[in-house]
Amino acid sequence: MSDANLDPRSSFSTQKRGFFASGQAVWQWWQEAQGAAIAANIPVEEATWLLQQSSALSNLDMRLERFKDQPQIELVMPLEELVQRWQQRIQQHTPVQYLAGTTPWRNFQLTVSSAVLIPRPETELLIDLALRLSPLASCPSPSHWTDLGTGSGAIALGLATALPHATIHAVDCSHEALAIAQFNAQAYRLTERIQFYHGVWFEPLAHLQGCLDGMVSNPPYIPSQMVLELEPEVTQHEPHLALDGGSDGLDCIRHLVADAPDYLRSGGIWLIELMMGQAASVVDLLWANGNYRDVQIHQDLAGIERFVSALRI
Ligand SMILES: C[S@@+](CC[C@H](N)C(=O)[O-])C[C@H]1O[C@@H](n2cnc3c(N)ncnc32)[C@H](O)[C@@H]1O
Repeated sequence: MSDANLDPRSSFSTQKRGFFASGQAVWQWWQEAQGAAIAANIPVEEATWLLQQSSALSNLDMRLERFKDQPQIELVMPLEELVQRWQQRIQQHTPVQYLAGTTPWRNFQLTVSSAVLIPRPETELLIDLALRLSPLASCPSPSHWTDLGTGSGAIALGLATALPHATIHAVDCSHEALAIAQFNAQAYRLTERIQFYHGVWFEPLAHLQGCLDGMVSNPPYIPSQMVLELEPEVTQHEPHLALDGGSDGLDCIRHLVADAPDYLRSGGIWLIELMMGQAASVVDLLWANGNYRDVQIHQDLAGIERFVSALRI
């Protein structure tokens, strides 16, 4: 996970706190943590970010290092625990977002655990694409959207906020992931707007056949062999269920192409994230299905073909 996914917004205010250490002790740990990061080839910003998530220290506090002289710094965990977690970052390659239990995503500060994929910055664009490409999104009447493979609930929360008249139906086959997604929906008071289902892709949504205005998904799309070859932060810590898309990476996407026409209403949008090199194959799958029009490829901010959309005929 790169430091591009880190944002200084702190979850300090929402967490249990009441642990104290001297400014000198905290500063000392921070210096050592940065040194260890450099030696282990880990972005030093991650040590700063973890400290900011665990305290009320601002960017300016960190830059001026003025907290060094404070008699007490309030933390969300004992300093010894922070030390231990940083060791996990260095020695076991545990992503810093799991160590902090939180990650920023769009305008949310989401709770995450090793039961869910850490939502990536590029996935944020799915919400903007849904709004821009859906001919139904601007209708002020009640609508139904689904986030298939909701994980932490990131896309569901994003859609619920962007589409004030919509009910979002969020599905995942992992009970642990759904618990995190529900926790995040509660934190943002969105439980009235998002319904959660345990199950396999469209299977729990039989009551919505022909009714969906949109399907948005970031399914597992990495070829099985490649999952094992990714950086240890991903392959050793993120759930393989969230990553592994079968031998060519397209197993889940084939399901979504085949089943969505039964659930989307005419003009309903089909929109997914995928990895570099998959877009052309997914476009072929959509045209071959015969139930889609306006099939399009979209790039992420790095210019990579990252998303495919279509409309139900
Ligand atoms: C790539 S993650 C995406 C998580 C989240 N939507 C995000 O963008 O950060 C894929 C998610 O799909 C779920 N998943 C995998 N296979 C599934 C299936 N057959 N049915 C439903 N969900 C599935 C995983 O548990 C995981 O949460």
